[in-house]
Amino acid sequence: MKYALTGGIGSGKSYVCRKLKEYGVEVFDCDASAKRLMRSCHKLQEQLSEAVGQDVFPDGQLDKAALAQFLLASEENTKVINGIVHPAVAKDFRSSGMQWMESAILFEADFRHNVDKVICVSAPLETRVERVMERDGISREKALEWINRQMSQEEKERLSDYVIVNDGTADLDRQLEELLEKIKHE
Ligand SMILES: CC(C)(COP(=O)(O)OP(=O)(O)OC[C@H]1O[C@@H](n2cnc3c(N)ncnc32)[C@H](O)[C@@H]1O)[C@@H](O)C(=O)NCCC(=O)NCCS
Ligand SMILES: Nc1ncnc2c1ncn2[C@@H]1O[C@H](COP(=O)(O)OP(=O)(O)OP(=O)(O)O)[C@@H](O)[C@H]1O
Repeated sequence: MKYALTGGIGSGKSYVCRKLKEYGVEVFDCDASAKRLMRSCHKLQEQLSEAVGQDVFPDGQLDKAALAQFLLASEENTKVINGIVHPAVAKDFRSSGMQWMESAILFEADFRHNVDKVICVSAPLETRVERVMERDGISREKALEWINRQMSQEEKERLSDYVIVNDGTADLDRQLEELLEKIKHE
């Protein structure tokens, strides 16, 4: 069986992944894979430069701010970048042979069919905004821009098989132990 952890930006997926590691569960990180591939794959670099403009790889290095600016400028732009990057990430996951993946945009990226079960990590909107502002040193407006570029948390929860509440007060260890116990019997 293969599993995906999803949830919007700031819900705490990476935090939950670190906890899962304590339980012996290793999770493939789609964000990290996308960055690795954009650094190393010449074909991806060419496609991105063509779509965004040469300034996305000044002197061969990915300019994250330039890519983020292009991505957030319109939904059409997000689709263009996703269409270039996501098939490569999906391939990378399949060839990793790993059982778990973490992706903020599992449904948007059409990654759902790569796994059997989906676990959504959720937190209240305000908590997510504050976490992202603090973690990334960005404004409330910028944090909300990212949130608005993703499917709503309610929709993600509806499409998932399990929900983990990571609001800072609910007991995460208990939820993860229960989840791991449940999926053992699936
Ligand atoms: C724009 C980039 C360079 C910003 O990098 P940075 O290190 O500042 O942020 P990071 O990668 O940690 O992303 C933070 C969060 O933004 C959100 N996000 C990233 N890409 C996307 C996207 N295409 N659509 C919606 N949300 C996204 C996710 O919640 C993600 O976890 C980077 O996010 C990126 O390359 N995105 C495009 C590739 C992609 O779609 N990655 C997502 C996993 S496949
Ligand atoms: N239960 C928690 N208690 C304390 N801090 C938390 C908790 N959950 C998340 N955080 C913190 O909130 C921030 C955002 O969490 P994290 O990076 O795990 O989110 P994410 O869902 O992986 O976001 P992204 O979509 O950007 O990858 C991090 O700095 C993290 O350490």
